[in-house]
Amino acid sequence: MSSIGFLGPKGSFSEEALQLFMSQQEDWKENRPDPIPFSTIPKLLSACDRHEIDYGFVPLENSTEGQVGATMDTLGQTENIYIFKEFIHPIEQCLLTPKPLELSQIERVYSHEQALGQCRDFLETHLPQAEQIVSLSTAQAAQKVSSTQENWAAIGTHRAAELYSLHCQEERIQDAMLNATRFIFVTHSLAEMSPEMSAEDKTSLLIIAPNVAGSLSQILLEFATRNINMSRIESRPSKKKLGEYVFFIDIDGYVFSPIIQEALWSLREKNVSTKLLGSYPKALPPALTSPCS
Ligand SMILES: O=C(O)C(=O)Cc1ccccc1
Repeated sequence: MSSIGFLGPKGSFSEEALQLFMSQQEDWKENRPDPIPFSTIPKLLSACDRHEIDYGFVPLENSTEGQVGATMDTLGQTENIYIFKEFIHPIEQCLLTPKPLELSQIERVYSHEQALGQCRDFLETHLPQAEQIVSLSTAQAAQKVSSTQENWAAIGTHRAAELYSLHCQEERIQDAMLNATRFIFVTHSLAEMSPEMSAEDKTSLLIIAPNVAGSLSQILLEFATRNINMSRIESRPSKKKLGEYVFFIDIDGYVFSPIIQEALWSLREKNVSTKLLGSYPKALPPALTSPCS
């Protein structure tokens, strides 16, 4: 049986999204991969890079809180990880407590940094007295809070409340009602990449722009002059030197299309280092049903 890593333990948003993603994969109707929980995203992606698991499923960005740095940095550092699908999942945050409490009684709130960020206004307004403590995942936060009778809370999924016998004190506490996370499905083999274009593909690239005047605009011109739409550009520190960055770029189109190949050749000729992160069908917009309703 094949295996797929997710940020655990059970009851995380990653697990919630993964279950939905797997149920929609026609190829897996008979034989689903075995979901394996990991405590951190770098551990998960490195295990996939070393072929210890077949696939990985990790959050990449959120509509409110932005990039998931751990995913982007590890994609940049691993050698054999390719994105071959993306999945957009709506996120509804719940405030979970070991027992019913007044909000003013809550002394600490545990959660993943993404979840704390997505609920920043709620926390400032309704829990100004509570200390915020970052956990490895929302489900790990729920586990922590369930092991105590203290006046502590976790922010996480509805399912975590059921799994860890917590009380769902407040629902939909995220600041933006339309709060969605883009997850990516990765593997360690380029061979998994579809040999054909789908109706609408995108290509993700990591680009190291030389630190000289105009270098980024020269790179972007290679796409613009060929009418290739760029749907996303993010930078991350190179981790080698202060002020040095790598760029994560998404462009519309399939990597083996002549026009994209031409742009990539042109970048190579200009000594711009590019790494292919994947070329895959664009995700459909998220389903309108919510896990909390
Ligand atoms: O901590 C989790 O539950 C995760 O899966 C990471 C995360 C946190 C918040 C929104 C989406 C993913």
